Amino acid sequence: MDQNKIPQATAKRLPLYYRFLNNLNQQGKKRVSSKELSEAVKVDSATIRRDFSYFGALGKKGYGYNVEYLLGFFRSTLDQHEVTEVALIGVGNLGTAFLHYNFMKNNNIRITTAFDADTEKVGTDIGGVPVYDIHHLEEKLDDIKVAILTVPAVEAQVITDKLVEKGISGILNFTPARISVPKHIRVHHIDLAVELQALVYFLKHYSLDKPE
Ligand SMILES: NC(=O)c1ccc[n+]([C@@H]2O[C@H](COP(=O)([O-])OP(=O)(O)OC[C@H]3O[C@@H](n4cnc5c(N)ncnc54)[C@H](O)[C@@H]3O)[C@@H](O)[C@H]2O)c1
Repeated sequence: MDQNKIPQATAKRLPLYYRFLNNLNQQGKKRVSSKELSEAVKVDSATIRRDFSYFGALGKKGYGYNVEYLLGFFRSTLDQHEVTEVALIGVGNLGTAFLHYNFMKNNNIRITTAFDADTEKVGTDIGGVPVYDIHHLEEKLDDIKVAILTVPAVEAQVITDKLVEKGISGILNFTPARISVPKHIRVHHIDLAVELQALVYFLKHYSLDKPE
């Protein structure tokens, strides 16, 4: 199907569905109801039914969805057949934790190259990933199209400009800096302070019902 027709909000939930269905498949489960899915991924079942209708998976009442069919669809939609290589810029507290985290366990995304400005870190290998000098970004980035930014905020824009020049397509920005990029480049911004603030606000103002 034409992936451009899937709404962005639906597309964002696909990795969530994928991870859960992959676990079910590994347990040998053949079918899953939208209620089960809803409880596991914390998305309401009406939204799940609407999401799934975009890719032609129409669950029958009382029968559920075919796990294998959905997984096959997600694999091709999320490019799970091929490994996506990612570069990480800034091997500090946060960057080091990401290098040690094995993204491949759940999906085919792998950090293959890291960069830092600190000569103590350059030339080392962290979690199996080589750390290169940021001054060698141009040569070492190769064809990598996705970068994670974990440098100090003041460095974020300069590095972003270099990544853009080198042809990056997407940046996952963990710095608090609001970086500017040309329109064709996608930036996803993860601000833990904002997320935490939102959680505390929701806890205060939108309390969830306790089970009986
Ligand atoms: N640590 C956290 O829990 C956390 C949480 C949320 C957001 N952040 C943000 O993530 C970013 C990184 O945080 P951290 O705690 O890992 O910081 P850190 O100081 O431990 O690490 C920053 C790393 O970037 C490197 N660096 C500095 N200038 C560089 C350059 N020009 N090119 C390449 N590398 C360069 C440093 O040598 C260092 O290794 C910050 O912007 C921070 O605000 C951190």
